[in-house]
Amino acid sequence: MRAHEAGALHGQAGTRGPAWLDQPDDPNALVPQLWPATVTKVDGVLTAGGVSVLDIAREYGTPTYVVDEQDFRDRARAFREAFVGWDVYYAGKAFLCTATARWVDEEGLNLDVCTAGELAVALRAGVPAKRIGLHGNNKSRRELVRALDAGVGRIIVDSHAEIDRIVEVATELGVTARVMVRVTAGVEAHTHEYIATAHEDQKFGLSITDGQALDAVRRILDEPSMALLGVHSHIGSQIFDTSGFEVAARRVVGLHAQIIKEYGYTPPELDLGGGFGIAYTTQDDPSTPAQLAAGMREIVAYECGALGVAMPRLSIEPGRAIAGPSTFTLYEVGTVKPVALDGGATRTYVSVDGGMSDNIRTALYDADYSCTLASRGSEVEPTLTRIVGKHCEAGDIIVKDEFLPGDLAIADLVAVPGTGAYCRSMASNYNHVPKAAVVAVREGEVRLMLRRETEDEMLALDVGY
Ligand SMILES: Cc1ncc(COP(=O)(O)O)c(C=O)c1O
Ligand SMILES: N[C@@H](CCCC[NH3+])C(=O)O
Repeated sequence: MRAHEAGALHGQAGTRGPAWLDQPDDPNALVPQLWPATVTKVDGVLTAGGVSVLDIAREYGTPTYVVDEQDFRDRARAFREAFVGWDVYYAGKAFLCTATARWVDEEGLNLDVCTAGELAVALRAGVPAKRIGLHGNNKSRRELVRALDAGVGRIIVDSHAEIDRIVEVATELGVTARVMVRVTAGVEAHTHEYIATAHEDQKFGLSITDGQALDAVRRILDEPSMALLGVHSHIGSQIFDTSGFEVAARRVVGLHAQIIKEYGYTPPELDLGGGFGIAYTTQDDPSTPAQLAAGMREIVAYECGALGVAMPRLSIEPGRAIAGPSTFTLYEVGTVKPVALDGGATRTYVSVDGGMSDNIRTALYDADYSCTLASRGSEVEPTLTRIVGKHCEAGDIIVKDEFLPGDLAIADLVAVPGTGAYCRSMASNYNHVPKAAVVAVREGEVRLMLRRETEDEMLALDVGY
């Protein structure tokens, strides 16, 4: 368990926060492991890729997601290099636009998409269809037609109904569908219950335990319009305890060997999914790609050896670990409100110009984030602060607890790191708030990746009645 999961509160001078959150000696200082590689403070002002956040806010407004392109590319490359000989699929659901699709392609990664929309982005970015994998527990016929017509390299089958659908579409198109079977490895991954996917009682995959996975394999092997690449396991997301990956790897290698023994067919591939955790606060201590690779290699090699089968071609699908740490969200402060708590403590509520529409993770998963005053330095004593959004919802919290300078004021900029994954990609228009812009910074230049949505664009959907 990570320390902050204990969730205890403790008293500070006039404030109250979780036990794990220490009052920093210098609230202006950045905790390096929480920030993209090129982020630093220059005279108190946050800069990324050599660009000041003051310039970004002036030119692009707030809230804006700021992506450190070099950091993103370096993380992608680190996975490719650590998992040399394996295929690394970037899980586009973390954050996909044509720029990130192009970056991962240029860095030698493949791409995992899970809807026709994500597929459209990947194809528009020029990612070769052969290097795209299609996921999803309810792929529509239309999505399958698009994927098979485009010639995607693999489709990860999630149900028996989907096998029927693929057979129909592949037969009509006269193509062979290259498929993997998503299996439920029966692992209780240590993460939030909403993002654990390998225990039996959830919607993804076919169970190894009750034999459905093996039945699906049998059906696929009997189907002339399908080619079985292998089995696929993804145990969940934001996972630190590598034992979950190890147990899952053991079980899927076991199934792989069973397919060889029972059906006399050797699947050429095996996918162990993504889910590698990142640091959102000082309490998180993620493994490096090299550590993950070493552990996973060892376990797969050992299991294959023990079962007397050759190592298949292996693949993984990291999303968050590539996109998450590369990005921070820049907000402008609109109101500052001290709120008295029971027992005489106070908490300062700072409202910013975004919220759960650009980062739903705190509300959805009770996620923890950190932040910093980005537009200036301050010598004022830090105070326990909660960063909240502008939505009509008491749970519209972005950062539950952080020590920020006590003189934080209207028009200051604050930056929240670790927002590159599952923030813009899960953004909504709640309260008719337009979706925020995304910019890339690199070597002193800012490039717009996704422009800010406009009110007119939102209103264009409202065709009247
Ligand atoms: C099938 C599959 N692969 C890969 C991922 C990527 O997970 P993460 O972003 O945690 O690496 C997900 C999301 O959980 C997923 O569902
Ligand atoms: N969206 C989740 C993770 C689910 C990943 C997709 N299967 C998050 O923000 O942590």
